[in-house]
This record gives sequence, structure tokens and C-alpha cells, in this order.
Amino acid sequence: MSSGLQSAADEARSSRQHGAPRAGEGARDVLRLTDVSVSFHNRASSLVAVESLAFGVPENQVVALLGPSGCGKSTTLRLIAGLQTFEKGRFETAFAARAGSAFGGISMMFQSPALLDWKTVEQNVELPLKIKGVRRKEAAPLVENLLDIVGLSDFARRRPYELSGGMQQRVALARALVTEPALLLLDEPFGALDAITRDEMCVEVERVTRGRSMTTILVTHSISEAIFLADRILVMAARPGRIIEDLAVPLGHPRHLDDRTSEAARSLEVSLLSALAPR
Ligand SMILES: Nc1ncnc2c1ncn2[C@@H]1O[C@H](COP(=O)(O)OP(=O)(O)OP(=O)(O)O)[C@@H](O)[C@H]1O
Repeated sequence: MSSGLQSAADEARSSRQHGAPRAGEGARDVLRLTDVSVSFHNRASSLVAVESLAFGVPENQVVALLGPSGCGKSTTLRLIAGLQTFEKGRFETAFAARAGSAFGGISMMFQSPALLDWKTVEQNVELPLKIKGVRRKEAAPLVENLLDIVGLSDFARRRPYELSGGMQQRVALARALVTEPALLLLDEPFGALDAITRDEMCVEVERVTRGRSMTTILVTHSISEAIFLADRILVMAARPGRIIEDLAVPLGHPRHLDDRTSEAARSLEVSLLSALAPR
């Protein structure tokens, strides 16, 4: 894998495909892909999953990767997480766990909360800290604080199977945030939830992630989720997977669900629908 952990402080800016000035413009890029392609091969055939990806992400920006099934969103996210090899192009990131520290680095959250059913809610949230050798005495107040933030203090001693799907995702969110990640990767985190719980989770994520020093990449099929959560939306198309639009979200913070019906949001929605329309 040619992924290089290099300083993103050099001056070159990422290339942009289209669009309005993006949120975070002027901040340094902490992540950059230059002409990156990923293919999957088997004996009979090869498939180009993503081709010539080129974008940079400034520090603290929330970027949504939006597109139809199979356009390479998860492949791109896995690549950014360092879980996917690539044969062509360059990937630079300034993220790494702070040397000798359990904090910083990358956290991921998936469609399935992937909690350990035999552990309590607080033990699940504590797990990443425990793995990194943080003592219980230091971890306990952090876990308590995050459970409070996601509204689950009263459920700290419960097991995950006693919670609703939305509550389980809130546990997963607390677990993802407990290490104070510099980069948060969200892969369709609300895809399995009903529409009302999805909206609640969007509000929750917006609330708990704002004000943190954290860059976030969100993979989603949902236009309204992308508009509500992101500062910038990269629209992807399939066959081969590629970025076809790079649009800033013209909404301030904090956001409210009603903001999705504002004129600015509706106009962005029209642009996104047009970009996503089958050609
Ligand atoms: N491990 C793999 N081996 C072979 N092909 C793969 C592999 N992973 C992904 N692909 C293919 O790469 C393409 C992009 O897949 P990817 O999962 O990144 O898309 P996606 O946009 O995240 O889709 P979805 O929204 O359905 O999750 C698809 O055609 C998929 O079949």
C-alpha cells in the first residue's frame, strides 16, 4: 500500500471538481487523496471500484460522501481508514494517534452498532480506552461524561440487548468519541434505523460533534442526512466509482431539522438530485 503518513502542511491544495467555495476553505488539509484508484480482481475479471479520486479535507470539516449503491463510498472510507489498499495515486494524512497517547487518531462507526452484548453499556464505551491501556480511574469520568452527553446515563449498567436500535447507536457514538478522535469515519451509521430515529440521531450527532476538534467523513445514501450534517458534500457516481460534484452546504451551526426546508437547503437538494439523476 502506498499510503504515506506525511505532513499535510505542504502548500498544495486539493483539486476540486466543481462548485461553490467549500466550508473550511483556507484551513490546512489534514487528509488528501491525489488520483487514487482502487480495483478488485478475481480470476475471471477486474472491477474498478473507484477511479482517480482527488480531494483534500481541511481540519474540522464534515464531509459527506453521497451516492448510489456501489459507487465506492465505503471503499473510499476504508481507504481513508487505512483498511483498503490501492494500486494507484497518493494518499496523505496528518492523522495518527498522538504518540504515547490513547487519544486522537481515528474512530469508525458503522451501520450496525457492533456492541458486545455480554458487557454493560459503560463497559462497551470504555472498551477503546481499555484496549489502549487507559486505567479505569482515568476512563470512568470520560465514559460517564459521554453517556451523559448522549443521554444514556440511566442505562450505564444495562446490556446492549436491553436497548432500542437508536439507543444502541448512541452507545456506539459514545464509544467512537471516547478516545477524542481527530478523525471520525461514519459509514451509513443510521441506515438501519427508522426515519424518526434517524432524524433524532442526526440531531444528536450534530450536537455532540460540534465544537470538537475533529474532522468527520460521513458515508450516506440520504440527501437530507448529508445536508443536515455536512459542511460539504462530495457526490459520487458508479461504474467506475468517481466524484462528480463537490458542493458546500450553505447552512450555519447549530442546525435544526427545519433548516433542511430552508431555501438554501432546497436549492442544494435540487443540485444534488440533478447530480444523482441517472444519465
Ligand atoms: N472486497 C471486494 N471485492 C470485490 N469487489 C468489491 C469489494 N468491495 C467492494 N467491491 C465492489 O466495489 C464497488 C464499490 O463498492 P462499495 O462498497 O465501496 O460501494 P458503496 O457505494 O459503499 O455501496 P453501498 O452504498 O451499497 O454500501 C462495488 O461494485 C462492489 O461490488
